Amino acid sequence: MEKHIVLLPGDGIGPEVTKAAKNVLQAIADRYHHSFTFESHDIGGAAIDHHETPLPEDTVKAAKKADAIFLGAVGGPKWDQLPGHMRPEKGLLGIRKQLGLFANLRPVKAFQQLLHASPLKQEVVAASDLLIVRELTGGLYFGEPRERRNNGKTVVDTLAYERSEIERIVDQAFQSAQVRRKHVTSVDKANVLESSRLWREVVEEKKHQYPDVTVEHMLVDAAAMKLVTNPAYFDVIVTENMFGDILSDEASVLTGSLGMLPSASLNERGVGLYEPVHGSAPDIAGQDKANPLASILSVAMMLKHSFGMEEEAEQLEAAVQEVLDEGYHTADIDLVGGTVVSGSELARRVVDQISTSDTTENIMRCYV
Ligand SMILES: NC(=O)c1ccc[n+]([C@@H]2O[C@H](COP(=O)([O-])OP(=O)(O)OC[C@H]3O[C@@H](n4cnc5c(N)ncnc54)[C@H](O)[C@@H]3O)[C@@H](O)[C@H]2O)c1
Ligand SMILES: CC(C)[C@H](C(=O)O)[C@@H](O)C(=O)O
Ligand SMILES: [Mg+2]
Repeated sequence: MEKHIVLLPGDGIGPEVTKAAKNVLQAIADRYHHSFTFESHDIGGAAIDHHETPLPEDTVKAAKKADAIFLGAVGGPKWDQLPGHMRPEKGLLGIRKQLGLFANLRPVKAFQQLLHASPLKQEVVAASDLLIVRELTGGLYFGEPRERRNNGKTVVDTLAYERSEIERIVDQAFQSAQVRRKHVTSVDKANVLESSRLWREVVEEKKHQYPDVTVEHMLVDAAAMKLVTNPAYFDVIVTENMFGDILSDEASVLTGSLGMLPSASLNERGVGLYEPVHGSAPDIAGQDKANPLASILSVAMMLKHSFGMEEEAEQLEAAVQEVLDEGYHTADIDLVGGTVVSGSELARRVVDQISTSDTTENIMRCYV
């Protein structure tokens, strides 16, 4: 199969983890006789430095033509003082909006080898296997007006949703649940927010189309607590943009590190942008310490969701499993024992594993 992939490395550790993702994609192409071509474009701070905008038109054009997009991370202290519309993060928000990437899938499942790496009790972590379906192109992130008034003494952000925007993300959640354990928890703040009350109404209506799936509503504050006390309770969580952002970083604690959490952002045509959930990690950028596994597992999601390459995705996940089983990990993983290696070495080991392993046995993970 021939596939064209646009790479958006971005800032901080973004280029480091993008390199890992590309090397892994190339290893998959070599092993399975696919032809993957790559094209890199600027986004975020790198784009501000080179083109004076966080999202150059060329980047959007290339992304629109790609079979899939991989994004590293954007942002960093260098650009923190810029006005809102010129910040690196605006590039990421802009590409999500322009490509209509409304469905952000963030699977959370700990690898056996890393159960001790979480500060949570091993038995709490072991049974967890959940998917956060985060709405990505609406809510507080995009609502208008957003401005300072009254000589800067008043500020307004707006949480706005069209009913149709809620309907499509709720449909996505039900459909994701149908191929998992068939339970949806819709997370909102309906005791306070009008937008959450409409969200609940939509979920109540939609549930009749999915009689095989059970559904419940949970307030976001209680959900945040339950996520770390009883994560096994959850199958699919569906929630609005900002709640999903916060809950997913919290959920990463189950996996041992934010550096383990992959994501896929899909639009109505099924085009996908794949990115680790973490940011540009300025504190470790340029030191080859970044954990590449969130990015590598995002590649597995790309293979599955954008290219329909189930076997290749499983092979890749098995390679990650194998490298972890051999005890290798980066320094963000807090484990007694094992061997701490650099980000590039960990990625190289995954690549070697893909190239040399001759079995897909023991594949136990499935990101949907
Ligand atoms: N998708 C994105 O591009 C994205 C996501 C989140 C934050 N950001 C941006 O990143 C910048 C830094 O934000 P932050 O520090 O709050 O969040 P962050 O996710 O960059 O880092 C939080 C902590 O996790 C660690 N970490 C993150 N990814 C890691 C990895 N792969 N390996 C090892 N350790 C890792 C960092 O070292 C840091 O201690 C900000 O400018 C923010 O806007 C971008
Ligand atoms: C960088 C920021 C705009 C982004 C978000 O909030 O969506 C990030 O935190 C994420 O989770 O992808
Ligand atoms: Mg985030």
